[in-house]
Amino acid sequence: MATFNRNLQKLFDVAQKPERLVIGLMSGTSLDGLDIALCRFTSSGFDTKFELLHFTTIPYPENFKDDIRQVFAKRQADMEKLCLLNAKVGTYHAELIIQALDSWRVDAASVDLIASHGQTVYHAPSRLHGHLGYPNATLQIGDADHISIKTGIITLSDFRQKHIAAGGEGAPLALYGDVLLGSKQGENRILLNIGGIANLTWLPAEKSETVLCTDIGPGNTLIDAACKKYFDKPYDEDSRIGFSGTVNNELLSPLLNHPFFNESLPKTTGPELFNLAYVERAQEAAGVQNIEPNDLIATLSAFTAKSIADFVKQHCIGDDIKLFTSGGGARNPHVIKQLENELSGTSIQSSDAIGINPDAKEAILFALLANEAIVGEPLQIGNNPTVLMGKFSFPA
Ligand SMILES: Nc1ncnc2c1ncn2[C@@H]1O[C@H](COP(=O)(O)OP(=O)(O)OP(=O)(O)O)[C@@H](O)[C@H]1O
Ligand SMILES: CC(=O)N[C@H]1[C@@H]2OC[C@@H](O2)[C@@H](O)[C@@H]1O[C@H](C)C(=O)O
Repeated sequence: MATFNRNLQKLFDVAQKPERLVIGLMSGTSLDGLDIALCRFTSSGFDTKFELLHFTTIPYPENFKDDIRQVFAKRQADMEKLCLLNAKVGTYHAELIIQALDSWRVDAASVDLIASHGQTVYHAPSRLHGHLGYPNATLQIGDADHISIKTGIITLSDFRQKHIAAGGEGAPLALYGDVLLGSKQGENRILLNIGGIANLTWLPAEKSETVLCTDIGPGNTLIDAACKKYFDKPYDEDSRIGFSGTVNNELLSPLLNHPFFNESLPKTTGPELFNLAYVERAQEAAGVQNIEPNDLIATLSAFTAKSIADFVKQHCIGDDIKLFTSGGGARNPHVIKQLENELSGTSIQSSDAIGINPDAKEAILFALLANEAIVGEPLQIGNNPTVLMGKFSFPA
């Protein structure tokens, strides 16, 4: 009888189990920390059932954030630093997983798979990079071999490359999780994630209508960057600064005036476009270089809310729309209040209301993608890439 390599045998066994324990990891554009979600899955595709067993966000120490910032979203960076960070992020994430498992008193041997997003350091859809002859591209670092060796758990990673290879921009992958876990026949739903970048999935009530999933523009990234620059704070906690300022409409106008907002859907973006240089150009165009920092934060929060609201009004057409928020930006009351003002006919609540922990949503997504990669079939959703994603790293 033919024998398998023991890792392939393990994978084969995991695929045949009635339920799987999968750790999903996400470390997004906000560089706030590593989200770790331990999920239990049964079945796959539209039959998927999932339960979030444990979740934590382990904040990154400042020196680790500063290290990543040396290459993050930079067109020019130190190649040695990038190379070292690829290994460093992988080993550090492994340590954080082991720490989380210890704190939950969960034995690593009981975990079937890890799904690691890695740290995005550069996102370059061809619309943004503009180099003829070069495809869409994106780069996530934190090599998963370090994770599988250190934890002893089979690890899937680098999910975005297959999406690009099959014609996508490598994001938003939320599409697949939102359709499987968030859609409800007969209900018009929007799943809005406000992370560093804001994205949403429009799930129309009727299955025959087109599902849409796209990045919208900045979520927290500009608010965070301005908080760091002017207040030496990582973010505008509970909107204390935003509420103390006044929205400057002269500045809001050029902020909203970028071709990205009119480009065809789906589209993706990142801090490569939406950064403080973008804000400074808008300040110059509006002649408000000397705006008070708290007014700037208020205006950047309005920018986030208005760009989301404008998108919803234009693209999500239906009755009794229910919008469910997730991501750290859902904790920014200034942004949410302005969104409620702009979208007065839409019910807005946390994704908790549909059984999805709003802080864990993206980590759950990657766990779900790993479950799909093992036992699912490629999902056809409109013209989106019909692929299973993730590369395999085996322990020794
Ligand atoms: N209490 C709060 N008040 C205001 N803003 C908050 C609060 N808590 C979190 N945030 C915002 O949420 C951000 C973190 O969001 P999140 O963890 O969803 O981002 P991310 O996963 O890095 O982003 P992305 O989805 O773009 O990859 C913080 O940087 C901050 O801007
Ligand atoms: C390249 C990249 O890391 N993109 C992230 C980022 O954070 C939010 C938005 O921009 C989204 O497109 C994506 O992440 C989520 C998890 C996604 O792919 O759905």
